[in-house]
Amino acid sequence: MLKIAALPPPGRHWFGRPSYSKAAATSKLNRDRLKDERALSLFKPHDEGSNGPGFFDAFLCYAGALGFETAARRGRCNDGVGALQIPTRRATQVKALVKQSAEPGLWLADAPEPTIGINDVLIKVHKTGICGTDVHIYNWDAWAKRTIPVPMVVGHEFVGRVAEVGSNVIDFRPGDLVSGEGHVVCGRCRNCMAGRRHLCKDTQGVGVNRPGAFAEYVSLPMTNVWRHHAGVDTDVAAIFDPLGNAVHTALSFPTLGEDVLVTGAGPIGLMAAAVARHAGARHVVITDVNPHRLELAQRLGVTRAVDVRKTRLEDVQRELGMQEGFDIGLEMSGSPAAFRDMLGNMCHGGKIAMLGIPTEELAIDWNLVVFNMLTIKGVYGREMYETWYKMTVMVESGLDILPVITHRLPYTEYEAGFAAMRSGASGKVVLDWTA
Ligand SMILES: NC(=O)C1=CN([C@@H]2O[C@H](COP(=O)(O)OP(=O)(O)OC[C@H]3O[C@@H](n4cnc5c(N)ncnc54)[C@H](O)[C@@H]3O)[C@@H](O)[C@H]2O)C=CC1
Ligand SMILES: CC(=O)[C@H](N)C(=O)O
Ligand SMILES: [Zn+2]
Repeated sequence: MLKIAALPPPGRHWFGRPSYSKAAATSKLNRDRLKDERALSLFKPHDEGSNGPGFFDAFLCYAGALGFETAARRGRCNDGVGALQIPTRRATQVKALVKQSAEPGLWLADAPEPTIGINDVLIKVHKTGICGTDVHIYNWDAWAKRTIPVPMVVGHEFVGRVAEVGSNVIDFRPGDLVSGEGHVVCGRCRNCMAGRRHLCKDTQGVGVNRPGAFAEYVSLPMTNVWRHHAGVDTDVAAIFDPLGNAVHTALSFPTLGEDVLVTGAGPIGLMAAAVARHAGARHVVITDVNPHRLELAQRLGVTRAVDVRKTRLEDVQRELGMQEGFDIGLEMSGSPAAFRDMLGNMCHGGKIAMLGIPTEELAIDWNLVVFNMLTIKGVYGREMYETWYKMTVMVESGLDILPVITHRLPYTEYEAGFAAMRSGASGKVVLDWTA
């Protein structure tokens, strides 16, 4: 049995062991050996500048090595995935949607099959969702120009099955149905070290800063892989990433018995409204300026879907018998006008979670914030992995977001999918990569 000398000091990082063959790793004998080797690997210094775990992850790996396997086996041992890319498959080409040159458009091209390191998981992609972020990349707007390196395989919303795992991965098996957290965190900053990984200061985005999921295969660190529960609808599983944006925002403040205002009935606003309803809100009022999206909102069962070009929120409050304003605001449009509208319709002490990304600087009347004692919380991504847990159990307990998906297309028809997204006459667009 392995003897452990000492727990490594905080701030030191660790390096994984070299690869075993997959066949070897499957025998019990070798699995035990692998476990011991993994524990040993904790005591090797990590390469400078590579993507190692923080003290917290090292502790979990250490606990796993000692036999307290539960946390470690949940896939939190992230020792060096970014730095150590040991190819374990024969390099071939895969079909992928690529930002090939610095101009509007995306190109269906052959890209190198992703390689996996010892802590990575190779996933055969089955379905993907098109995100507003992908549309920004397609359009090659100012944000995309300053953010996306070219060439880049894009996309971050997906579901697929595990094809292959690195030799250090014991929590996932080929065939598992999985999605992936699109934020790959550093594991070393203050927040990562404290377990608050969604607050990482050095987050890398899948399909933004590193190769994405609009491809036949995608490779991710095992710490970014989420296994779905049996029976999940794969269309829903394909959009867990934006559902996670909605859940993270909608559950930022308790909604039970509260009146909730959602500004922006895009796919994420629609899902947030459904989540607020599922989590026990009294009234859920959603606003937009797009009749198609307001109609989708009605189908999802909101209390009122309001076209703010025609109806004032003050009048809606009166019709609903509300006395003092909305208790919770979920900003999902990025529109300055919508945000100002929200600020003017909150109750004293109201709480706002803001996901929408304004495209320009946005001036507000701060008197409303100060004298009405409002709380405004910025929201980015999903909490790792509380949001993923909450999504899973809410879907299991009847949260239905399927009406948000309006288009299902084979990946070869991606141009039609992006056109639908850009037209505004769509909810979520899902591309099928198995066709
Ligand atoms: N913070 C984060 O982690 C993330 C933020 N986002 C942002 O969240 C927002 C929502 O995402 P999606 O639903 O995909 O965006 P979307 O662009 O499809 O939806 C925004 C909706 O707001 C509506 N809108 C425009 N002006 C309005 C107004 N005055 N009042 C009410 N509604 C108005 C639009 O018609 C549209 O339906 C976007 O700003 C997006 O960039 C998206 C993903 C992650
Ligand atoms: C910004 C995005 O598009 C993405 N959904 C995320 O949560 O980071
Ligand atoms: Zn997205």
